[in-house]
Amino acid sequence: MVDEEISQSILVSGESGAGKTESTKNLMQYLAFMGGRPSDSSEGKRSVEQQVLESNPVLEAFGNAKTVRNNNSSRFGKFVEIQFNERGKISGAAIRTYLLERSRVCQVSDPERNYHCFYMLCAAPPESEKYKVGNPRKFHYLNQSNFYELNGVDESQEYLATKKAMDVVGISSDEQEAIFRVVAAILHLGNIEFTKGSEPDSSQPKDDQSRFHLETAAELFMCDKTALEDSFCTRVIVTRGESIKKCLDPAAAAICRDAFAKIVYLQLFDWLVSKINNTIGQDSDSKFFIGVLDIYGFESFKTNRCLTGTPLVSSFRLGIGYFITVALYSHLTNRPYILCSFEQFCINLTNEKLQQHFNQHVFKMEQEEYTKEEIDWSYIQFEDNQDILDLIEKKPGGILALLDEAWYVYVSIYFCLYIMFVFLSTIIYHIEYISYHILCGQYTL
Ligand SMILES: Nc1ncnc2c1ncn2[C@@H]1O[C@H](COP(=O)(O)OP(=O)(O)OP(=O)(O)O)[C@@H](O)[C@H]1O
Repeated sequence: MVDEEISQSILVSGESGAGKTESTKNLMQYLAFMGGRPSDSSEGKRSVEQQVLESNPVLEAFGNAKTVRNNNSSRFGKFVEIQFNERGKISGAAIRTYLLERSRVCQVSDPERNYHCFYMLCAAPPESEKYKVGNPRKFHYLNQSNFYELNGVDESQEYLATKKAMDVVGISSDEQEAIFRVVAAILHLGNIEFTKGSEPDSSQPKDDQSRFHLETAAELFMCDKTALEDSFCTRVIVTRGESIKKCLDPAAAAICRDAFAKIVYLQLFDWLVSKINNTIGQDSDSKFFIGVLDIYGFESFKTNRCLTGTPLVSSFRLGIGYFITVALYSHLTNRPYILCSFEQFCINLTNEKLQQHFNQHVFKMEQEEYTKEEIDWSYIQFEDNQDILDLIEKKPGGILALLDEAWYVYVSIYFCLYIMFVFLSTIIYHIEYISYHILCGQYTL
């Protein structure tokens, strides 16, 4: 990089649990050793590279979870850009994260777990008592799976380690308190159940337990309880000049609650990343950088099983479409898959695309160049995955295009039914209207 004055990037790719995150940490330690400067211990300030390394436990607490393959699986993509000055010394860094798997906040399949931070907080008195959490088995967002403890991991110690790492990356104790308040509030949100309200198609908290969790969540979010309840049980439609409040039935209110929990968690995670970036500091004058991309790993299993559990695929349309997708993908690649979510399917697709990029640059283009220059070269055999990408992505005919088409068909059928309904109700209304007037003697046949 210094000799050629060109920035470089390293892509760390592989199956889930293969060791990408651990390798990334080793890589960064190496870069810190090569390009680091001694920290300014007189001021107690930590160097950029130390801060980047020490931000890992924070990101892992909020972005990692136990999966079938890995007890500490990263559920987000991470690109760390380490910036260097012209002398090859580290001058700044930036961490960018991609697509945190937010469905996990509300939906966990056995034997996986939700994000580590939830279990840490439950095991951390006195905070657990203060925030009215404690036994993870009591919370809907955690008890959908029977897996609570990780072998050899003391969650209360992990909680302390995460707080210590937060200190290092410049998150104040007030901010730490606010972060864990939000984490606890999300757990309470999950326990709010809804039942039919007094008006038709309306909803309200089911019982005293649900009202308790609603009140606690509002207290922790520091917001008005009624406003929070309204945000789940009603929908505001804004038209020109006025806004209309529409009630939601219990099922729709539960979907609203989950959507709220997911978006709050995502905002919290993004806030953490931006806070870490602010503390580390970027160097706008840096000459070049080395980027390290730690992508989420693909999953490949012996037995194929398809759980259409996420809200996206729980609809009939995508449920069927998704099942066909998995079956075809598995058949074509001759790799049996367990895909527990639509998100994991997208992760696998991303990995296939990266593999194709690698094939393209390392095998295809390089070997074409050798052939063109007539260099004596023994051809390297490699497995081209273009057919897999075509199967999924090709337009028209690819699986994603078929899913889109299915969606249009679904919307069109829905629209036609709606028009027919409006048409029929208008006719019925007119028949009733005319009959009424005939009966009243205002019309003669
Ligand atoms: N170099 C290593 N030294 C020690 N342990 C390792 C090493 N590489 C991997 N491991 C072990 O394997 C586990 C999984 O590794 P890691 O989290 O890096 O996988 P990953 O490829 O990033 O997985 P995912 O894609 O699911 O995030 C680690 O928790 C650790 O126990």
